[in-house]
Amino acid sequence: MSKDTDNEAPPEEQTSEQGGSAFEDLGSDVEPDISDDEAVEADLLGGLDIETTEEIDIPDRLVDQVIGQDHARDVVQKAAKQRRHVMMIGTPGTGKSMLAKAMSELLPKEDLQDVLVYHNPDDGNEPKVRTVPAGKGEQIIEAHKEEARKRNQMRSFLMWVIIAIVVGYALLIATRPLLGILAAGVIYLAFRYGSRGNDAMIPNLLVNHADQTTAPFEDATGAHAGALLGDVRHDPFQSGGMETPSHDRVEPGAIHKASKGVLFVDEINTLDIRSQQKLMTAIQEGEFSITGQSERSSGAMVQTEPVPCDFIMIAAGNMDAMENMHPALRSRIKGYGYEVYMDDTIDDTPEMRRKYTRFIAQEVEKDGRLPHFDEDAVEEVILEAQRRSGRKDHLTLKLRDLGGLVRVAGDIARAANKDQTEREDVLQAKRRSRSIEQQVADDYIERRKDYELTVNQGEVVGRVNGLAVMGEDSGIVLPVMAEVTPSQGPGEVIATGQLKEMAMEAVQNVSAIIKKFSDEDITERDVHIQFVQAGQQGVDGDSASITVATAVISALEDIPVAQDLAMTGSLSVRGDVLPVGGVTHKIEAAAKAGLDRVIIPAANEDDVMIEEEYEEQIEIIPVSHISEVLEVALEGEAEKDSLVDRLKNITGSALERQVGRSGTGSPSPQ
Ligand SMILES: Nc1ncnc2c1ncn2[C@@H]1O[C@H](COP(=O)(O)OP(=O)(O)OP(=O)(O)O)[C@@H](O)[C@H]1O
Repeated sequence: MSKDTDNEAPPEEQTSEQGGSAFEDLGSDVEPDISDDEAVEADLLGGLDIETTEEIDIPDRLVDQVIGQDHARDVVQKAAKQRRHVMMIGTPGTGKSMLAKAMSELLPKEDLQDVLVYHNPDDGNEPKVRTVPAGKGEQIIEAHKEEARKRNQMRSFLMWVIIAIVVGYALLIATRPLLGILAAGVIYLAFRYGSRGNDAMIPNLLVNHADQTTAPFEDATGAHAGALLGDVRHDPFQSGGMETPSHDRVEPGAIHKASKGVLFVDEINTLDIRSQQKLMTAIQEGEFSITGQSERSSGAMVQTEPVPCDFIMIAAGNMDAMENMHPALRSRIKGYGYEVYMDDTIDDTPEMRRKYTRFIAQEVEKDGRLPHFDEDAVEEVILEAQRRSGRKDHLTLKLRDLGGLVRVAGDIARAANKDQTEREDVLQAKRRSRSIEQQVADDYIERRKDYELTVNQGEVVGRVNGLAVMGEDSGIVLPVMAEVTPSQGPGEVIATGQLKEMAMEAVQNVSAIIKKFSDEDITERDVHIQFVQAGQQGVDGDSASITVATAVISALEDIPVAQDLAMTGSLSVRGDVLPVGGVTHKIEAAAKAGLDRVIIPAANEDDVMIEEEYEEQIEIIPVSHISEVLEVALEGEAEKDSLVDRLKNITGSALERQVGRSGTGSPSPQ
């Protein structure tokens, strides 16, 4: 363990550098032949020689099952030792809650305590709180129950003796009404207090850690105040001997159940501000009294003595969560803990591929019903991991989604009574497990076809087939149209189609280029730009800026644009075409819409990982400068050539720089 935390490189990485021992965690039977480096490099399983994933050993500790996220893993191991809080920010499904659970396994279980709540004879509304070592709580309750049972037996015995004497005496001196009433009173009292007796005063075992095999892990994501901080139930019979004593109505919160363990709160910003404030107090004090959360309930009268809540908090979420969380809580975590950003992708190395193979084995074992994957099926999943990363030589770390694919493929194989999951099952699963966005995007493409809205041939002035991403994993063709009209006052750029802030900025940048190059005096013209049928989601990002520029230039110069072409790319104010996100999905969308060619930024060339079926269908044209875009997109040779020359001259220095750098744009993808 010390090796894990003291060294930068995690254990698996260290062993890999020493040679074949990197495979130890994958089981001794599956040692690959790593003498041939090239073969290992080319192999999708990283050199593993297995028939099915069943041959792969899965590490016992959850922390060793985590794929990638080396930094977060290191932090979790360190934080577990030092008892520090951790904030994990990143995309859903990359292993945040898995790491939080893994951390609870690393904490000592010897420190665990049970918490008991007792009736307070001096003040019924302030129950007493006592802690005992884990497992002792149950014994204490048992002892109390046993004592109460004995007392009850004795009391019942005495009660029946008294009843017998009184009834006997009453019968003896016969029909005296006063004695009859007395006998009835004694019987009533005996039943009323005799049977309940001290049962009600048995302590309440609030937190029971008797059966914990590890330190506790409590997921308080989306918890309301009572579930998070504890509550006191309402008592409908608040007096008259029918009431439940207050200590028995106390309920623990996740903060109490997580004491000496891990409290995990995803989407921390969705907790209301008062709960966040109270959470902060709990962190500071290490104990927190329980009171009724509803002001109108009798529980609100009750407040226990402080209950221990000495937990480690793992707060998780995306960037928004961090920005919107209570500043004091954030600074508390920052000051007394670690902040980690989760990776979305990881380098595609043979070692990682072997770990992804193990990931499949892990998911199959976790599910418990799926047939293991054969070699071809594993290859197909790893190919999909490459594709989903959206980056050359990377694998996606959105492993919950990839796990979903594994489960659907396994289910398909199981439904067909197969012993192993095969490549065909994975391919079928890929077709079936389309995200909502993919389904909407496909539906959108179909509808556009119905109405013949997708123009994929011929030439049109001021119309360009742009490309956009919906959600994370689906592209759509989004045409942009431009029109230039005489202006009544100073010329304006008017854009419609629910543009969001970044897209609006992109339009402004494009107009800077147009102003610079155009002979026309556009200060006296209005430029109208329409994102046709942008839909509910609107347009964000600036990846449509080369599309906008082309549409406007075409409209301004009255030169038609080829419609068998789609394009995506961001544009600098000097005309450089800069990289964008989601190129693979965008190209696939263009192919699905029946387009023949697609322009992409040269800097994105390596990120393209389109499905084989589309490779034949579409020509990919990488570009680095707007002049290259126009050269490809515009029709009408003479006008086009003079225009492109003009543009090259004006932004020539930028172009030379680009060519000198062999076509890479800005380092930061948009
Ligand atoms: N890095 C990883 N290594 C191995 N398995 C992973 C990893 N990330 C995710 N998984 C798989 O996906 C499942 C869900 O991941 P997890 O709940 O930890 O994601 P998360 O980041 O907490 O997402 P969310 O924020 O939506 O809760 C895990 O139970 C595990 O099966």
